[in-house]
Amino acid sequence: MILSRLSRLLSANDGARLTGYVRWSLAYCIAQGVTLALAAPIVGALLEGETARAAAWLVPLLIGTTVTWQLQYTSVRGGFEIALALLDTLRHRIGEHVVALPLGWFTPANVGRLSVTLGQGVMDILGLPAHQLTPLMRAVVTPAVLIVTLALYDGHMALAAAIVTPALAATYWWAGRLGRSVDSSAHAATAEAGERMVEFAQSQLILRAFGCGDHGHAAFDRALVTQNRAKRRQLWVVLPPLLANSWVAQLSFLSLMACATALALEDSEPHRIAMLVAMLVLVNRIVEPLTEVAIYSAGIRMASAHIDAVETILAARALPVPTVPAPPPTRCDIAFHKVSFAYSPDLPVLDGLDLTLPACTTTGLVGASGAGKSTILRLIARFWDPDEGSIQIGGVELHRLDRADLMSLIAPVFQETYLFSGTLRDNVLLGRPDASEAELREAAGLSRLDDVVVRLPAGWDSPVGEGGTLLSGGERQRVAVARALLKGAPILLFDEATGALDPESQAAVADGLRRLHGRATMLVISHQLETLSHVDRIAVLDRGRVVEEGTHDELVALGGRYVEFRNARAAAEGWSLPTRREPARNRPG
Ligand SMILES: Nc1ncnc2c1ncn2[C@@H]1O[C@H](COP(=O)(O)OP(=O)(O)OP(=O)(O)O)[C@@H](O)[C@H]1O
Repeated sequence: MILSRLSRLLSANDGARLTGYVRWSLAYCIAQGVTLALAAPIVGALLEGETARAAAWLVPLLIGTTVTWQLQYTSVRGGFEIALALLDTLRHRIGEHVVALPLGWFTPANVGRLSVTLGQGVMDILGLPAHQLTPLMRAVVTPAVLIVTLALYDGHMALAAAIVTPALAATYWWAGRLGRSVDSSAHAATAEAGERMVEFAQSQLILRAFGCGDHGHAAFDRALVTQNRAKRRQLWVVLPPLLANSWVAQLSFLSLMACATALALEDSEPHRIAMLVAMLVLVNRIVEPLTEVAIYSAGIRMASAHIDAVETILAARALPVPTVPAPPPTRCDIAFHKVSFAYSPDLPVLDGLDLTLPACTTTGLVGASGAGKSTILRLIARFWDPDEGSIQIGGVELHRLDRADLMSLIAPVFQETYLFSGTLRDNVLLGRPDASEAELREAAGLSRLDDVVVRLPAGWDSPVGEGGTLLSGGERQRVAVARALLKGAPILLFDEATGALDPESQAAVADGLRRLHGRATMLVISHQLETLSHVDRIAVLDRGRVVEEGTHDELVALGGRYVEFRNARAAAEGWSLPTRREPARNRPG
């Protein structure tokens, strides 16, 4: 049930507080029912002209009201405390779980769902104890207590009141069933619309450059239309059970009035009539809360759908963490032993790969596009675990290392450079916040970021913009390289880290990296083979395996895949676009 699901989201301590809150709420609802029931003898006594008796009943009414207030305060306070605990726990639990998930989990659909869950979802869930559960309990328990009280006065009246209970339960069940069927599609449509909106915003440059302005937003449009439809359906579908709930409540009023009239016709003695009128006062307090059941149940159903989403996120399998992590390795050689890996079972990327990167050497990795070079780099950073085989740093399996220890060993530069909104200095210092000014300048010199710093009016304090949009692609790459170098990690991983630089800057950065030779284990992925001519070893990747290994000269002498690859690159680089007068050179076909 909803309470046990809420309890599972909380810590053991807060789970016990939830049980306490529910008990206090129940006590409050019962106390309210009993206190309201005290109105009947007072009204009865007044109608019979027995004011002294009526006044005597005021004392228990006063006590009941005070107790109800106190219990209401305790229960509302308990509900808010649980809501605050949920606010704390949910975002932390989701956040901590998500950072441990493999990178493959971060599909646009999952990211969209995560954003809805962390925003609206968490607020709806904590709204349960803060605003929804107590009123729902009150709408059910208080009338139940009043029906029991009615039974003490008159069995017929109690029966007439209780008769609507199955109908009410049926409308509650009906509303839940209908609602659940539309809620999941509304949630999916909202996540999809969010995803398409981000895609639309990020792809503006491409859409406009290719003149897709008008129909480029078709996917976004469709997602919005689907979301609107789903939301409209969500509103319409719950309407009939809401109306049915209200009708059932009205019906109960009618049946109670009819029952009271029939009883009065049977026996019109003044004392009896006074009692019936007094009971009708209670009847009103039974019917009113019943009409609210469907309203609160809709809120609870929506929160329950968000709990589904939280449970799905928390059920995603995180990368296993060692219970007792191995001590960080003292050497930094990297060894892949018979490693196989696939993003999806039908598309293997690495197939029994063996590769060793000796400590403090530089290895170049080449291979056709899609051969799996970046995948090797990501496996070293443990974005995923291999399906088979082992990857070790200094003889220690990656999965036995504490995540923070592993991250302190490596400094990666990925193909997609992301900069955080802030200044150049902030972005480079991310590599090592406590770096000195001299170390910052050294990293800038090696990555040729110093050229950029000199050129920009505010120098190191120049803003880079959201995602680094105020810098050119080449400038962003220099920041990323400087950031990695500043970290001073013993393993440096470069994935096309200078691909956006002009040849002169590329050569300068390659020269800078050469100066680090012997100080770190480096893996350099590059399609510009000339940047690899001075590395210690080159590994050629083909069909998920290393097919050739050696120095540049050894591989050239071998005349195998490396040479084929180099010739293909050279041929591609020799292409030229045809001018009006001159036909294309070296064009395929
Ligand atoms: N996150 C992912 N999910 C599914 N498949 C992926 C993912 N990343 C890469 N792939 C696929 O895995 C294969 C290897 O990709 P990888 O990026 O490692 O190649 P690469 O050799 O680095 O290519 P390039 O030189 O073009 O950067 C490709 O077929 C690619 O489509």
